[in-house]
Amino acid sequence: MSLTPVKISQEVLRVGLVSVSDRASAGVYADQGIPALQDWLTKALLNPVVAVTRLIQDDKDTISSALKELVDIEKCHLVLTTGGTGPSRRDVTPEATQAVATREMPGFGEQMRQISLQFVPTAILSRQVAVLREIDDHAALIINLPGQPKAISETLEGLKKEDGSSLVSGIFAAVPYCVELIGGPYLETHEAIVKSFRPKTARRPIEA
Ligand SMILES: Nc1ncnc2c1ncn2[C@@H]1O[C@H](COP(=O)(O)OP(=O)(O)OP(=O)(O)O)[C@@H](O)[C@H]1O
Ligand SMILES: Nc1nc2c(c(=O)[nH]1)N[C@H]1C(S)=C(S)[C@@H](COP(=O)(O)O)O[C@H]1N2
Repeated sequence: MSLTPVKISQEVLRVGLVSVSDRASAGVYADQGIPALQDWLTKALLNPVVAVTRLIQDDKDTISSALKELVDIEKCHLVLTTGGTGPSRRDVTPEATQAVATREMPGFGEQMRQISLQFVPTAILSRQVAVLREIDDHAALIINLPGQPKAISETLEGLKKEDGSSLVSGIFAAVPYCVELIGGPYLETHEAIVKSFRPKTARRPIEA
């Protein structure tokens, strides 16, 4: 049986981008989290992206409400948070994320800490998690990223050698297949930024 060729990259990704920062949300400094997330996704994805953004304070209920709204009402397939993953009292993003989770995806947190250790020894201070939120007719992957704006590309993209080949694989390599498995769009990436992986049986033929 031959698969029907599909036009690549036309399925729309609805993505929620949440910057969790007391100071950026209060206007003490300009938020760099959402722009960094948007820039990276624009660079990395071949699909059209619709982004729904939230800039909020480090408050557990506020974060959980934003996540629920982005998944249940805005129907995002993927939600990326940045900030509030450390050990300070006000860092509660992982707890707020777990509060809306139906299942945990521990591999993402493990891999992000491994990647980040290549950049900073304090990577082990990040308690970042990834979870699924599954409701009746929809599901989303929610991933916590650290608050340092540079941590966004570091963890999503990983670390490359001078010749451009991968030294440590970024976590986004596994995101397209995960999003597909939970019922979201078929995502494709620019291989020079991050090479996404899916088993051969799950790959779609490229249109000639
Ligand atoms: N949204 C942001 N925009 C710009 N820089 C940020 C942002 N969030 C964090 N940073 C920078 O990264 C550092 C670590 O992020 P973290 O999430 O721990 O913030 P924080 O120190 O708790 O402060 P705040 O919540 O007020 O941003 C911050 O101290 C700040 O220098
Ligand atoms: N890739 C990457 N990961 C990183 C960092 C970074 O600069 N780059 N900063 C670390 C630091 S200093 C802390 S305290 C933790 C938690 O950061 P957060 O509270 O901003 O989420 O993330 C860590 N992970």
